[in-house]
This record gives sequence, structure tokens and C-alpha cells, in this order.
Amino acid sequence: MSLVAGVDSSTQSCKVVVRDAETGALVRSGSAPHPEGTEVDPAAWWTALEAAAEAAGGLDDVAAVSVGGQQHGMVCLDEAGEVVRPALLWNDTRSAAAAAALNTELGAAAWAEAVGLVQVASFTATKLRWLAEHEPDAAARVAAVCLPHDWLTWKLGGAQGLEALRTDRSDASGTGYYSAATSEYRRDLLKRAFGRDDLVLPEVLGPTESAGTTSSGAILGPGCGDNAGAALGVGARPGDVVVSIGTSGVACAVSETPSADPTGLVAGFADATGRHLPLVCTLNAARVLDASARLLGVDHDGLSRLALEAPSGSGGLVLVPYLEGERTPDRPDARGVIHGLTLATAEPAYLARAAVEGLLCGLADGIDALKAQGVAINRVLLVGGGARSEAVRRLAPVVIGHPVLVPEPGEYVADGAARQAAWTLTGGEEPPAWELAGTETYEADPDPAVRARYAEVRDLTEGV
Ligand SMILES: Nc1ncnc2c1ncn2[C@@H]1O[C@H](COP(=O)(O)OP(=O)(O)O)[C@@H](O)[C@H]1O
Ligand SMILES: O=C(CO)[C@@H](O)[C@H](O)COP(=O)(O)O
Repeated sequence: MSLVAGVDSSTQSCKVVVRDAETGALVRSGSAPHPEGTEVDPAAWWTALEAAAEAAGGLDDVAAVSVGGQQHGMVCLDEAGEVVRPALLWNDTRSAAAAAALNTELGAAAWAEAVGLVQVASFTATKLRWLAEHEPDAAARVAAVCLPHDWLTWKLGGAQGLEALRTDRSDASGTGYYSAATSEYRRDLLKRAFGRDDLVLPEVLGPTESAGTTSSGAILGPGCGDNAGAALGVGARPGDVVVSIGTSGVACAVSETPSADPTGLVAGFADATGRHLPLVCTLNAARVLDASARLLGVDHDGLSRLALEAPSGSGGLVLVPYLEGERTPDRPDARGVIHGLTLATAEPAYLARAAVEGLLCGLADGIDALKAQGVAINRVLLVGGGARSEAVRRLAPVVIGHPVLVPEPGEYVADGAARQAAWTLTGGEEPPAWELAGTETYEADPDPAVRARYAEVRDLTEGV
């Protein structure tokens, strides 16, 4: 039996799964936390990966390993391969003004046409503009820029010089200077953002091309952005929408064609199989549940129980969850709002319900934006830490207006990376056919009034 490993270096933690390459059966797993904050020294990811791998029984006996990672984070390296400054993560909004300036300079429609996305503070290009403007000394030392998964793959391969950096289409397509439609870097746009285009950029590998080997001789897969990893992990195919409630809230779909949404709601990323992954991402998802539970002095199960006690629509109480500003819609300075409080709704159960409904309404808006891009929806699959909440699972079909399939709780990004590792090992046109275990279907009558009321309040948050 050959073993393969998949890594998910996500915002809050690092997870490692070890699986049977042929059947996909889970053999071992481990995880380790990441530090708080939207600016992180990549060394902390390496420490967490080592700890998670150890907790998963080590990687010495695996034949291949792939790394999936949080997208967009700006990892800048100097000539010697040293990290120039802590990485700015996807949820760091300090480059919002840089994003607005880039959109004004080129025009939103031109960005969408060129690289499939309109700039927002999450994307790497805007972080590079911020660095050039605010830390010119650091910017001058940058010899290469890469993403979290690229850097970890490079480290696993022995960090053999900047020219050894590798990435894949899914993660490159989130930089803002790579086109998923043409599979090419746009160095002209890198220069527009950063003022220089003489940087080493990771070579973009195809879905099964190897990025090298680890010190124990395991083949390194190309790796992927975490959302492409989740899509591969659940075996998404055209017609499937994958909704992920992690630190970020995501709705994405595997598609045969690239997207270019000039409204900027949908980002035209690539997937990990050579296809496309139009995607909507919010800044506020599972942590809305964390914060609401904290506010109410309960744990996650308690929050879920409370939410299920209140009536649909929470008696008009709405929670717009822009706790960290928001990315979709692009309101980096917005704040969360609780609206419609009455004597009757001033109850823990109503607030808990409003939190779950508000989170789901943002994701339902995302699914609508995918539909507007021509994405066909046959199945909706729900994954991520937030899917462990019963209230989320039961209210999702009510708010989204579509039955929701929930695979058994698991680490689907790490699973997708493991599946990619197995594919890199065996080759072939399609990834190995691993079965998705234990999927439950949640069905309920939709309640469109919940979204209608949310939409009224959401639009009060403009500029808050
Ligand atoms: N039972 C639960 N109910 C609601 N949220 C949960 C539950 N268990 C974990 N979470 C939340 O899920 C989040 C972690 O999810 P995960 O998908 O691993 O995030 P990320 O990949 O962004 O690090 C945390 O914010 C955690 O508090
Ligand atoms: O920015 C995006 C996608 O565009 C996020 O989805 C990040 O990739 C972080 O993912 P999680 O840590 O929430 O899984």
C-alpha cells in the first residue's frame, strides 16, 4: 500500500492527512494552530506544518505529498531566499486604497478581462502596491514573491534557490497578475502594481507535475490554493457549487470556461484539475459563529441550539456580519450591524439565529453572483469548520433555497491535496477515483423573506 499526504496550511491552523493512494482511505491525521493576526511570519507556518506532520505520525513513509494553502498571502523573499517581512494575509485589508487605485488606473472591466478579477485588498498585487508605497526599503530587497503554499512546497523540497520556486494554476490565478484564461503571468500588471517586474515568480506547474522531492524522497505535487483543494477533496464536478465556511466564506464552482466578472463579485480563479473555479469569498464566516458564541457566553453547540429555538427570520432581527470589514461586497471599512432589536427579539436565541442567518445570507448572495456568471447549479456541497454546526446545516437550505449536501466532518482541503499527491504519483487524465464518504442531504422549505430583510439592512452598512 502506497501512502500519500495532503497538507492544508489554512488561516487558523495546519492540518495533515495521510491516506492510502489507491483507495483514499484515511490512515492518520494531525493538526497544529497558526498564530492570530493578518500579518504572519511564514516561519510559523513551517513550525505548524512540522508539528501537524509529527502529530500525523510523520511523513517519512509517504510516497508523495502536496500542500494546499490559504490563497493570496504575500510572501516576499530576498536574493538569499530569506523572508523580507511577515506575510500579509488574504484577510489583511491595509491594501484597500491600493486596490481602489489600481482599479481606477486600469478600470474594473479591464482587470476582469486581463486576469479574471477586479482588485480587492485580498489579492497579492494590491499588497505589493502597498509594500512599494509604504515600505520602500523592504520593497527594494524583494527578489521573489510567492504564496503560502508555494513557500511551504519550496521548504519541503529543501529551499534550493529562488529558481526552484513552484506554484500551480489555482493559486497563481489569485495573485492578480496571472491569467487563468491564458495560463500566463501578466508581468506588465505586476509592474503596474509593484513598479518592477524583475522578480522571480514561481514556475506554474500543471495538475500532476512534480515540484521536486522531500528530504525523505517523497514526490512533491504542485500543491494548490485551499479552495481548489476543497473542490478536489469533495470530487466537485461541473454543476456542483462548493460552499466553505472556514475563516473565509466561499462559494465556488468547477467550470470548463473562465469567468471575467466586471462587477468584481466573482473572481475567475483556476481549479486544480486544469479547469476553472469561479469563486466568491467573504471575509467573515466561521468566526462570526465564534464571536456570537462568545457574546452569548455559550459554546458552538449552545449557539446552534439557541439558533434553532428562534423562528425563521429572527422576528426581524438582522445581523450583518462584517466584523472584519468585508470583501464581497467590497466594503473593507464596514463593520458588523445588529438591526431590528425589539423587546421581543432581545433574547439570546434571536441573536444566535440572526448570526447564523446573516452568515448564510452572505453566502447565498455569493451563489447568486455565480449564477449571474452562468454557473449551473445541480448540487450544493457544504464543508469547512462552520459546517460542524447543526444550525448552519439545517438553516442552509432555508436561506440558500436549495438542498445542501454535507459530507461527513473532515479536512477536505488536505484531502484534496492528498488526492493531488496520489494523482502526481500515478499520472493519468483524471485524479484517482476516491469515494466521498457519509454525505447527508439537508432539505427544507426556503424562506425568501430572510434574504429580503437581510438585503435591506446590508445596504445600510455602506461606508459604516
Ligand atoms: N461545531 C462548530 N460549530 C461552528 N463553528 C465551528 C465548529 N467547530 C469549529 N468551528 C469553527 O471553524 C473554524 C475553523 O474552520 P476551518 O475550516 O478549519 O478554518 P480555516 O481553514 O480557515 O483555518 C474556527 O473558527 C472554529 O471555531
Ligand atoms: O481568500 C480566499 C479565497 O479567495 C480565502 O478562501 C483564503 O484562501 C483563506 O481560506 P480559509 O483559511 O478560510 O480556508
